[in-house]
Amino acid sequence: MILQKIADRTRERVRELMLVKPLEKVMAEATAMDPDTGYPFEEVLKAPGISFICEVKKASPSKGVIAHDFDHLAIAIEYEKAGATAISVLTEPFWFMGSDEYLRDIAKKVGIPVLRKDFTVSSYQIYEAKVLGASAVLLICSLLDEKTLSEYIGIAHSLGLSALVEVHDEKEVRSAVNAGARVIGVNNRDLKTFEVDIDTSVRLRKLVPPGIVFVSESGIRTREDIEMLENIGTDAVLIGETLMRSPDKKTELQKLKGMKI
Ligand SMILES: O=P(O)(O)OC[C@@H](O)[C@@H](O)c1c[nH]c2ccccc12
Repeated sequence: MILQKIADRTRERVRELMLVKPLEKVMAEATAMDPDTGYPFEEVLKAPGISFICEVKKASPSKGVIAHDFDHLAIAIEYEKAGATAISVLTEPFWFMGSDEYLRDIAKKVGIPVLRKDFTVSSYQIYEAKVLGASAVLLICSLLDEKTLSEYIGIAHSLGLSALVEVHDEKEVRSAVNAGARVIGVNNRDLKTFEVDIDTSVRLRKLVPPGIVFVSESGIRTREDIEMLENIGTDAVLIGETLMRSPDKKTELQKLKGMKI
């Protein structure tokens, strides 16, 4: 199964990183930074109207290379100028062709909050995200038992990072809520089969209590998709491919926002 393969390879990646920079060192660097951030990632998503988390993603396991012409910084700057609320940056190197450097560069350059999009399987990656300048980390429910999930959410919060807790079914919503998630993202793509179904967000929306920020992720392509999601009470959408494939990201984002152009 692809998700397990990616998770296993990520564990290996973390082991290799630890040889270069041990956990104690990355922890010390992260905890020396300001924890009193005001959680900008979740705060911006709470603003009235639907928010847009725009993703910087070169490739994916389901689609292969999406953007042959990939200038991570230019893309992030274009997103910000076009009115993105936050930016998601893939750092997984093998299937998504991401890089920690992309995250570091983008977080340094843009004024909006940046999410580290990776397969978090070790607390090491949360401290690392802080050091790289992220405002939030992704925690995928199906990779973490409830106890670990709750521990990782706690670590993120203690560093002033938000945690976007990703779910795909009823059981995972329950465990995200129990674990203390403040931001829940429904992935419309089944990471086991790659099938996309936006109705997953509709089905799971009712199970997420008010007060928790509700994000819909993946497979969002049209203004109609956004209007439907807004109508069911979605706080934010996370969009990758539709924007990454567009030669004019600014116009594409404005179209998705329903602006007259
Ligand atoms: O490119 P899309 O279909 O707009 O999807 C973006 C984002 O939701 C997707 O990249 C994603 C959602 N959850 C993930 C977990 C890991 C890697 C990637 C993802």
